[in-house]
Amino acid sequence: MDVTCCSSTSRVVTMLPDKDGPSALGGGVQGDLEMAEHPSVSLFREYLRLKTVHPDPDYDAALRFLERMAQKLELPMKKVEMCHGRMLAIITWTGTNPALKSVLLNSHMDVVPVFQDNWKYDAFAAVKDAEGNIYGRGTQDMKSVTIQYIEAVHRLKAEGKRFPRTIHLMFVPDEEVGGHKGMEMFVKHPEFQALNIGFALDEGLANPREPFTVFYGERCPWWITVQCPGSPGHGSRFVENTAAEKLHKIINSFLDFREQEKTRLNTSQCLTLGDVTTVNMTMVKGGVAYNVIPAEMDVTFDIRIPPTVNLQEFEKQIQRWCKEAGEGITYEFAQKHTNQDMTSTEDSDPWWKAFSATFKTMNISLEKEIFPAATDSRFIRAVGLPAIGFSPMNQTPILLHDHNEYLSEQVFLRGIQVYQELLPALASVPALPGEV
Ligand SMILES: CSCC[C@H](NC(C)=O)C(=O)O
Ligand SMILES: [Zn+2]
Ligand SMILES: [Zn+2]
Repeated sequence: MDVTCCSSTSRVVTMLPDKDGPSALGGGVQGDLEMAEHPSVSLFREYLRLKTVHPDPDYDAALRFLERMAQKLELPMKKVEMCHGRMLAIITWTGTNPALKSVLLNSHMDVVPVFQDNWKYDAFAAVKDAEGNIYGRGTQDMKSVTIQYIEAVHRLKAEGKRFPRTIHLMFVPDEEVGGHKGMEMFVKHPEFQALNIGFALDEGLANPREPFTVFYGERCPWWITVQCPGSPGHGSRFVENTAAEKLHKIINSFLDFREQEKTRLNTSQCLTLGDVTTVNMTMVKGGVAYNVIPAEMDVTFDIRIPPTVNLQEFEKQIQRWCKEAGEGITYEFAQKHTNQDMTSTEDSDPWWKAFSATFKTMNISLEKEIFPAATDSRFIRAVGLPAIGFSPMNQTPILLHDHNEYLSEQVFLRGIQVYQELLPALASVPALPGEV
């Protein structure tokens, strides 16, 4: 089946479960100690060893692994090629009433690069230490969640459970580089519409304390470069109207605002990072020689804006800063997300009611926050669907993108149990108004 998407051609391949294929959990031969470990942990460690790391992620290896998972689950897997080399996969567990809207369990296959010299162990060896902490890129972000989804579905199926709503497990590429050839493109694809999604789960963050954190919205990423032109001249003179003087004013305006927001966060008991605007100067460009005053200097900022901030007003503020800094200053965006939709966490919302009730029953407390960075949830919310960011990792330091990223095997295994309770609740949400 060929489907045209945007400017590229997307290929859709449906793979039926191979009953004769390997059905064991896999994980390969490991040491004596590891042979005794929980098979779900071995599977997690096996997935961590696949080098789906940027800038050249081995997506083929991940897709082969996921095909094996589909066989193990005895569920069909569909692959959709968004553009050359960028395939996503969907494993579907059809509900008893497929006309109802489905539940999406999303995870990304890619991981960010490592600075290996700063790691205790090989970041792709999935070493488990004596305390049961598993080290590796993707332990928190977000290969743990991928395996937890798979293992929870496996256990529910093994118990003979069926639920009214269909559950889709989706595995996407390129989240770590902005999602352009992954989720951003896929939400506009007819195959996405065909999934008939009603509610989505995607990644969250660890919580160093006992509660779990859930994210119902995200800050908008704005990546802006401000271009400051100026008069060139000899480096020995007091040339008027230089690019550097304008750059200086721009930097001061942006960083003064950064300071105000930092103070607002640090002096409030109730605000979290997701509730304030962060501004970070990430690049500066300009100059050709020690003694030549350049005709232009550029500065780049990574700005993250909470969904409660008026974006038009915020951009007007940027324009004022540019005007105040001098003549001819322009700016351009490399990233300017403007959708500020938040997912309902009202008790009257049937999805949230099912989600939160599960945690009440398990006696687990939740902390609701705005996600400080950007995930694929922003694309899902932008097409009008509710999405909650949730990675079941409590009592765990936040180490995504950091050196020595790790997750304890106990926390990982508890996360599977959480999904074993959560998925039945979500996939059994009673028919909503307008549903069959
Ligand atoms: C804006 S696209 C980049 C996405 C990346 N996400 C994470 C979770 O680090 C970020 O927020 O920088
Ligand atoms: Zn992630
Ligand atoms: Zn990440």
